[in-house]
Amino acid sequence: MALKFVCVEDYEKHAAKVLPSYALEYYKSGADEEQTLRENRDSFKRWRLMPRMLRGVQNRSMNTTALGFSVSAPFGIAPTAMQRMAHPDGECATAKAAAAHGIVYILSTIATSSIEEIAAAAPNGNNWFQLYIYKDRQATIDLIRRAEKANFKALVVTVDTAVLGRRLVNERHGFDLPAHLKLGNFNNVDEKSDFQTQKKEGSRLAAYASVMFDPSLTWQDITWLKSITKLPIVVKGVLRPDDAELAVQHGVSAIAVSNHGGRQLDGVQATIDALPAIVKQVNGRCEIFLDGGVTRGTDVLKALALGAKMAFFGRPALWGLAHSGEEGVKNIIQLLKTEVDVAMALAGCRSVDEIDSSLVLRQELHSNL
Ligand SMILES: Cc1cc2nc3c(=O)[nH]c(=O)nc-3n(C[C@H](O)[C@H](O)[C@H](O)COP(=O)(O)O)c2cc1C
Ligand SMILES: CCCCCCC(=O)C(=O)O
Repeated sequence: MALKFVCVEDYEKHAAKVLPSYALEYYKSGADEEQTLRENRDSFKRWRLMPRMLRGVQNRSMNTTALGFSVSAPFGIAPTAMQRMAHPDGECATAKAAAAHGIVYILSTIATSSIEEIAAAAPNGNNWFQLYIYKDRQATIDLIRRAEKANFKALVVTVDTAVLGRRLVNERHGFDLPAHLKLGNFNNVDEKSDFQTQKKEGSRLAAYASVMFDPSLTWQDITWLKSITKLPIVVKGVLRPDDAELAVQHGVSAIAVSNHGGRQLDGVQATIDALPAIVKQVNGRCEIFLDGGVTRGTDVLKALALGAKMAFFGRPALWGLAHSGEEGVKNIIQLLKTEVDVAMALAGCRSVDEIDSSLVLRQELHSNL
């Protein structure tokens, strides 16, 4: 009898069997000892739910908005690089699945499909573009102009990647993009800066990042970005309330509380634990998103209860892609929608507005009762 896939972990286990080892290692890995990678998931379990009963939950809706755009669920797909290693249709399949479901899709700068291919594959999608700011500012501006022209609705600027975190397995085995794939957004880069021409030993990713990404970035660069585009700006990778304050002062539309899926600075807090202090500091002045370790409907419920407007997931979409491309990603989205719906019903919430902080309690408090 064919195995039924009933939760994200089932897709994850399947991906571990079917993906080539270079792709699985790249997708799965975290930095250094992978402490933060584990914590992202484990910490969700340390927040306990406090459901309300007898709330007449026969009619429920998880519709909400993100940056003012209507979405069919309070979750979306975080940017992950090089999706064609998981399936030949790569990012186009993921974007189509997100559009079919009416949720946000964020395209990585380091995608194996171009901005224009995404616009063609999912013209009605709520597509956002994740931006790495390059040392070459003209190359950065060109990416932004292409995203604007292709009707992308927001820029998600990643600020936690001054240098690439050390993913030890990629360094040991020498991660490389397979020869038949290219970085979709850089057809015209000069030879020196092309991904394929970086040194072959160790991880080519780290070599590419150190040649191309700009470690001299400061908050001034957010001011610069705001001066050259009208797209809403989301700053991705904030973990401290004082940085959240700076983000607000620099006029961002949203803050994504993220530790890059545990792939950058190992040992940082799980995102669900970093969230409450940032929500308190921001006090409604911009939207707050969270990613890292989201694999369950109850994770989404907890993130919203602690003040996130939206939760995002990265790896689960890759596991769906590895299973069956667009269909697999659609399955993952549907699974999470079902889980969020069940979690809302059982917690006594008819709409996302009814998800509040009284629904969650830290494990320590719970066990002291
Ligand atoms: C394989 C992989 C590639 C990623 N590539 C990018 C990227 O290109 N840009 C970026 O801002 N974040 C990138 N991220 C981080 C994700 O956007 C997100 O923060 C993280 O995956 C969330 O954790 P989760 O995978 O546990 O859901 C990547 C993550 C993974 C796992
Ligand atoms: C190609 C160099 C940088 C890789 C960026 C992708 C990414 O963010 C990741 O986590 O991997």
